[in-house]
Amino acid sequence: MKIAIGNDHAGTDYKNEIVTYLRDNNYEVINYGTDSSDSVDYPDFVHPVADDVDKNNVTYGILICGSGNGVAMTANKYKNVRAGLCWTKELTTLTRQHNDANVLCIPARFTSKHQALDMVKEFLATEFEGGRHVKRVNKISMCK
Ligand SMILES: O=C(CO)[C@H](O)[C@H](O)[C@H](O)COP(=O)(O)O
Repeated sequence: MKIAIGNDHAGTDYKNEIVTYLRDNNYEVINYGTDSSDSVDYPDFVHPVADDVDKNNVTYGILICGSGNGVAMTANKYKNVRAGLCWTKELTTLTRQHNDANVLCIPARFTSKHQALDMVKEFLATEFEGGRHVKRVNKISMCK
């Protein structure tokens, strides 16, 4: 499975740990950076990830910033992106089961690295439930 990942300066440490886990477990990872702790603008690192998800070049995206909101807002501008902001394992389960999220947004300043890694594992292991959620998910992109 191919996964695109991007982050700002607040998420670099978390990203490194997540990328190591993913590569050790045979996921193909496209790392769009940043790989530094120097201050950057998160949209510059979100757009390539969201574009890959939008165009189905990858199965999932993972985005990390301080609060998770900036990356989620940016990614959700793309028609085929459903980016879920999660800070617990249960929220991660639900955003896959109910929202069929294809991007996981992690707030590095509000979760531990351990928690972040647990959320990544949960995101990748959880299937969309379908059923009553299908028509709701289809309505998400019906904006004027
Ligand atoms: O954009 C954000 C809020 O959604 C992210 O949390 C950023 O990481 C944060 O704004 C960066 O803040 P900093 O004070 O420039 O480090």
